[in-house]
Amino acid sequence: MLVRFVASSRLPTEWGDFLMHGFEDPASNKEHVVLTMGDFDNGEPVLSRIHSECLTGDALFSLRCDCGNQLRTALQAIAEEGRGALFYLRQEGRGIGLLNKIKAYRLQDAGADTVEANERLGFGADMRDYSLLGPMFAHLGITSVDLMTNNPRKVMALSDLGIEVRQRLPIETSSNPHNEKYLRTKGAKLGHMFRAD
Ligand SMILES: Nc1nc2c(ncn2[C@@H]2O[C@H](COP(=O)(O)OP(=O)(O)OP(=O)(O)O)[C@@H](O)[C@H]2O)c(=O)[nH]1
Ligand SMILES: [Zn+2]
Repeated sequence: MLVRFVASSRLPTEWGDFLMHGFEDPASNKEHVVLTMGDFDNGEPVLSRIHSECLTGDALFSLRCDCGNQLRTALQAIAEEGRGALFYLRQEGRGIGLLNKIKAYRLQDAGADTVEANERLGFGADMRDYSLLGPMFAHLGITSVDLMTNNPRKVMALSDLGIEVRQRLPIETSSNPHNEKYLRTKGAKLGHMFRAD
């Protein structure tokens, strides 16, 4: 069964007023949200961010990753533009879930990198599936985007869904002593691009 739209409401934030659209995903039993600002009727590319849930970084102020910063940066950029969409996908831990991410962090505390830790737990390096986005884009009437990401897999996934990515906009990453290795591994093993190209 496909992802299905359920309801929308206003969501005021410190950067401005968004609309929040809720979707249910019967295949995974997850609930996803999209925050939008502005009108998409004219078909112009929509400034967009596909954000994967990170409870520790988005809500608990963790310095182990850069997710919280990227979330804030993306919402601020959309508000400044007055038009855009932030897809908040419940793909915690690159799709392995929160408790498995804690197990992966424990292995990283003992020296593994983020990819090795996933593999030792019997998972692929990145278990995310972006096909759920198709019905969400269709519901919102978005066919073309300027995508804020450093992850080439997201660009490919949208192209596969028939969404035009007019340009990839690199998204700020904030390095600190706790996430340096994590950022290095993303560049070396997961293909993340940390400069515009
Ligand atoms: N399994 C696992 N997941 C992690 C780890 N650190 C962060 N995550 C998850 O990774 C996801 C974010 O993915 P990232 O690789 O940081 O970035 P991205 O979304 O692929 O790419 P950008 O669009 O450039 O941010 C979130 O779901 C986090 O919960 C880790 O050490 N292990
Ligand atoms: Zn994170």
